Amino acid sequence: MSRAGVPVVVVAGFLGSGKTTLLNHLLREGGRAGSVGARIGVLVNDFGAVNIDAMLVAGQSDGAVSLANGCMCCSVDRDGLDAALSTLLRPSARIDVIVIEASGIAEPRALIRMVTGSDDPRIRYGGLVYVVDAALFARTRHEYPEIDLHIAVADLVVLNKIDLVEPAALDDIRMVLRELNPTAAQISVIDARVDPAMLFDPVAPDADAPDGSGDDAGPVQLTLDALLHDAGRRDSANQDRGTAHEDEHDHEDHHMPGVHGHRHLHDEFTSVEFASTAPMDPRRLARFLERPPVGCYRIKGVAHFDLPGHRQRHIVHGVGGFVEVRRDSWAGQARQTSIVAIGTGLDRDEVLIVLGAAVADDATADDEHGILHITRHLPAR
Ligand SMILES: Nc1nc2c(ncn2[C@@H]2O[C@H](COP(=O)(O)OP(=O)(O)OP(=O)(O)O)[C@@H](O)[C@H]2O)c(=O)[nH]1
Repeated sequence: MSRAGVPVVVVAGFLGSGKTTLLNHLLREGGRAGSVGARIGVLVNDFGAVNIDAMLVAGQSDGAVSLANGCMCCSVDRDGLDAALSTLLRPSARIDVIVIEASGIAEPRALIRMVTGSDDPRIRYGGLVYVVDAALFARTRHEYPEIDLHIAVADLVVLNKIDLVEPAALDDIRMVLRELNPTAAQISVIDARVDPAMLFDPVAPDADAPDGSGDDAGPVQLTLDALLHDAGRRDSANQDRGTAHEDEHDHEDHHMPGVHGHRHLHDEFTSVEFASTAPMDPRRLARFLERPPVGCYRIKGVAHFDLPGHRQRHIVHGVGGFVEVRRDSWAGQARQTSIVAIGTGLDRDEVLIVLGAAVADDATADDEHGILHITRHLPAR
């Protein structure tokens, strides 16, 4: 790979941590005057068969490619990735940087290898950004200790959702993150508001980009060489410490016939997709978000309600018990509800029955306060 190629930055992080929020922030900020002025190509990979993230990534119609249906690190081979990257690299798209948003259960090391293993000389690896949900950090680590190793290979750790956590608890989280990854830059943010210049060089004719080495002196520009060096070093450090990561999935093995893969986050997770062109009943949909079926960790999607004053596109999120709803315009898209539920041991029939029962009926129009159950989840921040 040439140092002069288009950098490919991988954004990873557990389910619901804020990756799409970060991507949207970069798309909004990255190309703004006075900002890095970069034209960003995005490659979005969702775990479910319906690529909700692609729907939620703002604008840039020539610069987005989605790889739906399965976690990219196992369902997309290098040829598939090269083909997707090629689409973004066509000269007419004039892309300065490519950001890959991985699914919330992808193996970051596998993604790194996919990008560094690409034969396309037009790209170079631009580093791994790992987004951490501050509110659910302890719980996620407890249930999925493998995320420690994900954090360990990051170049930039984005501690997101700090509005949901007390300052003292935040200090503890930062300390744990520092122990897990002593060399990565670490920043704490709300709504994934990261300065795009931390992820990629400003686009300027005389840009004299610093070649930061990822030390802990503060946030630095990501570099390929430092990352590859560090990733190897951190892996061996973890082996030396005899940590609980022995069963970390080895992606190369996973793809080799006859070689058994190890535990991998997405071996445990399943997704259920629901779609309907009929409007939804807000009270019943809210109940589904607030009290999701057993095993359901993540719900996301778009919903439509046929109620006066509420016909916008409603973007619904559930992450480990937190619910949020945002609204925007359908922007010419057909009104359709598309919801994905992701979890472990999910009962597919139960999810579909509950959501099927949340389709609007005669009672919906008479339930004048029903929509409040949705609008109360609009963010105050
Ligand atoms: N309170 C709070 N909520 C946030 C913050 N950042 C993101 N969220 C919300 O967290 C939810 C999940 O955010 P996403 O950006 O979709 O997360 P994701 O990592 O892309 O999710 P997956 O792709 O499903 O893994 C949404 O409701 C966001 O609005 C934050 O800083 N504070």
